[in-house]
Amino acid sequence: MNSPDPTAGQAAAPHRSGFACFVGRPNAGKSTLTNALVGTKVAITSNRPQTTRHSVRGIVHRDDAQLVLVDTPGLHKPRTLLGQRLNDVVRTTWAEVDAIGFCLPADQKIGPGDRFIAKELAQVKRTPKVAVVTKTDLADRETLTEQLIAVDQLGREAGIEWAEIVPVSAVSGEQVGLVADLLVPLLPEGPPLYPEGDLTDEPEQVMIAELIREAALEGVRDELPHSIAVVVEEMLPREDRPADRPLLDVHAFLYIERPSQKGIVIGPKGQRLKDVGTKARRQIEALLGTPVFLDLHVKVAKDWQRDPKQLRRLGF
Ligand SMILES: Nc1nc2c(ncn2[C@@H]2O[C@H](COP(=O)(O)OP(=O)(O)OP(=O)(O)O)[C@@H](O)[C@H]2O)c(=O)[nH]1
Repeated sequence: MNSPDPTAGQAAAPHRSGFACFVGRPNAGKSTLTNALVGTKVAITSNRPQTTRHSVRGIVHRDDAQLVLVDTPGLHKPRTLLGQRLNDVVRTTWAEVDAIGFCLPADQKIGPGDRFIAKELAQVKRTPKVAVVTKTDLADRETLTEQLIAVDQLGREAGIEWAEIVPVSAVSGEQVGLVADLLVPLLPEGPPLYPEGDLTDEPEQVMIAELIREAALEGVRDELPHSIAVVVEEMLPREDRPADRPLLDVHAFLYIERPSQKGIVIGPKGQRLKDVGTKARRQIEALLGTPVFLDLHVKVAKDWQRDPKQLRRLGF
């Protein structure tokens, strides 16, 4: 492969395909980086931690490779059964993927949360790990340099040999392509796993439920940190509509833990729930490209975070 003509070398490069996931503490920028790589909004982002509950996949299609990104929930110290189950999902994902990107924000010092994840990561020996220093647009040169050194040091302390350390800004787009370039060689040789044009295989219902949950949490996160779950029960095209004016009926339940939380979610005279519905509906319409009637009901699922039966019903 020592051809003097670089294009000849490229043409001979084998096609690669496989899976990678981004890990990191809540708010580290995993979802935003996934979106930037895939080039469309597939995962739900917010400026508050732990919004990503489901493994949302984004697919990067290139001529030489197909990179399937699995976006896992943030690993955290389990306090409830839900927390425990989420951590199990994360560990299983780590062992199954071909590469892991550990996201560490450039503008925040490495803390106990990062060390906790690093320690856990070190135990997944087989999977190559790339340290991704995110949000570089928020750090000056000096801070960034210090962070790169600290990340190198973190690897040594935890017993991880970084395959690469790469700084990136998903917001400015700087080095986003390089992140893909560094992940691709870690994938096995093989044909594309998904048809070209597929961006995600997340079922639409799960994405819609996440959009509703995000809208419902807006502004009340401090009062209802992890107490809201959304299940889309049914999605049906409205009958008797002219072909050029379709309408999709979406019926969803918003579960809370305690009756006392009902008032917070619904708001005075139901105004809050109405606003949540309007906001979520607009986003669902944008996602599906069709007008939507959103029928949203609030239900109490007592202590659902601790009850295995409820958890299964809600898809965990
Ligand atoms: N300035 C800047 N902000 C970023 C960048 N990447 C992410 N953010 C912001 O950081 C916040 C968290 O980003 P997410 O992508 O939701 O983080 P996450 O790691 O997926 O978070 P969880 O879902 O809670 O685990 C959001 O407000 C993003 O807009 C970046 O490159 N630059």
